[in-house]
Formats: sequence, C-alpha cells, structure tokens
Amino acid sequence: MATVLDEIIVGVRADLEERRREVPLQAMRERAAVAVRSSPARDAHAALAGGRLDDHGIRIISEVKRSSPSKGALADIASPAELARRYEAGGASAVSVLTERHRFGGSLQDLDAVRAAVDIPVLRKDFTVDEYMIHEARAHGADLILLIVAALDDSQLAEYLALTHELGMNALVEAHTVEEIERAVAVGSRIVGVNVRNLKTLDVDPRNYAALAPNLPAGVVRVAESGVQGPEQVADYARDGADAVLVGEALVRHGDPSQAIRDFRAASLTVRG
Ligand SMILES: O=C(O)c1ccccc1NCC(=O)[C@H](O)[C@H](O)COP(=O)(O)O
Repeated sequence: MATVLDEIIVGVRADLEERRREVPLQAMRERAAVAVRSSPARDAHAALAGGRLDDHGIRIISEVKRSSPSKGALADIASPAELARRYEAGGASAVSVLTERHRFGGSLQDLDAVRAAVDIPVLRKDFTVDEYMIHEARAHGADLILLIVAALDDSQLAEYLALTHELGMNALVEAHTVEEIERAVAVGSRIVGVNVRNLKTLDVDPRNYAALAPNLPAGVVRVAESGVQGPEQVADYARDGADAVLVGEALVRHGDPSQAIRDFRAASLTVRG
C-alpha cells in the first residue's frame, strides 16, 4: 500500500516535470552556477555547530510551515519574509522553508522571499528526488537542502550529497531508523537529522530521538526534527545531545515566535549550562 511519503513524492515528481519543461536541466544548472558566483551559500554547518551564538544552547532551525499532511492548515502566513525576520530576531540559527505545494502549501517564491529577508542560512525543505531540485535550490538561494534517506537509494544519496557540496551548500540528511542513520553516515553526511515523525505513518514520538541518538557518530551535527510543542521537548532533545532542533508547528502557531525561540534556547541551557 502506498504510504503518505510515496504519495507526496508522486506530487513532487509531477510538479518537477512541469518546472523542467519551463526551465530545462542545463538552463537550471547555469542558473545555479551564476548563484554560486554571485551569492555563495551561507555556511549552515558552522551556523548549526556553533555559529554566531556565544553559548552552549541548542541551535534552532525555525520552519515556515503553512500546512501539513498530518494537521492540514496550520497558519495563515501572509509574509514568510516577516516571519523569518522574527525568527532571526529571536536567535534562530537557520530558517527552514517548505517549498512543496500540495501538502504543505509552500513554494519557491516563499524561499526567495525568506532568503532575501534574513542573513542566517536558509533550508529548502522539500523532498529532493532529482539532481534538478538541487540546482534549483541553489538558484533560489538555498544554503541547505533536505535529503531524506528513506526516499533515496544509496547511489542517489551519495550523488546528491556530492552535488550539494560541489555547489557550496550543506545537506540535512534525514533518518528515522538506525539503518538509515548508518546509510547517512556511510555517504559522508555532515549534518544528520533524526525525524521523530514517521513519514510513512505520521506518528510522532519525541522519545525516538533518545533511542536513536547514540548511533550518531561524533563529528556530525545532530539535529532533532519535529514534535516540539514547547520548551520541555527542546530541553529533552538538548539533554540527549542534539546540537540543533527543527521546529515548525509550535512556532507558526505561536503569537510571538521570537519569544518562543528565546524560551526554547533558555530551556536547553537549563539542562547543559
Ligand atoms: O508535518 C507533517 O505532517 C509531515 C508529514 C509527512 C512528511 C513530512 C512532514 N513534515 C515535515 C517535517 O518533518 C516537519 O515539518 C518538521 O520536522 C517540523 O515538524 P513540527 O515541528 O512537528 O511541525
């Protein structure tokens, strides 16, 4: 039976074919090359490993998330740029922008607007299933892209990661099981996310991070993804050794996202000073 992830990927591929008809691969490669020269990628690895923050608090990747397969509409985001500026003002280390349209209501226009609005690195959060999307991400200013291990075979994973690095970007390589972490590490991933949301069933269990984190080797930036409802989960992820946490719903639904980020970081400092 097709899973939610399978269904999302069918839509992603259909949209991709449309865009590829408008701008063929070679033209998109050239656009990415221009972006590499004129506006190099910001160093997301450094930002998530430490960056401009001078404490040991957890780094926050704050997400622009309009809707989701699990919850439907989440927030009416009139200006992704303004939301991203609030994230940055609160101390976020990076902004994640969902660009998938059918299930998340996102777009490449959201990515453009956010990249122009902030100085911190920007993640193009989409379901990367083709080389084209990596050139396209760079052409639209992305500093970081998402590679979901469950959606790729080993040779795709290695090839897409190498291309990402060639274009000066970083990849958040997302795993959900021990085996997926091992596959991520085997291809040389430098930033590995453990998504506590199972993308096949949509179940969310923040305890999965503690269960899987011991399999993340020293030297990779460890990201806990999903399931944050408030400071308690952020403190738990920090206690379990996460360098960074990716937060969507709790921030887009919060009346004061800058303050929410400050509260999350403060909670992480209570458990690791
Ligand atoms: O959010 C979903 O329902 C979802 C369903 C299927 C695939 C991906 C999905 N979300 C992408 C994400 O992983 C989250 O947007 C991100 O980690 C933030 O999660 P949260 O803080 O729980 O909104």
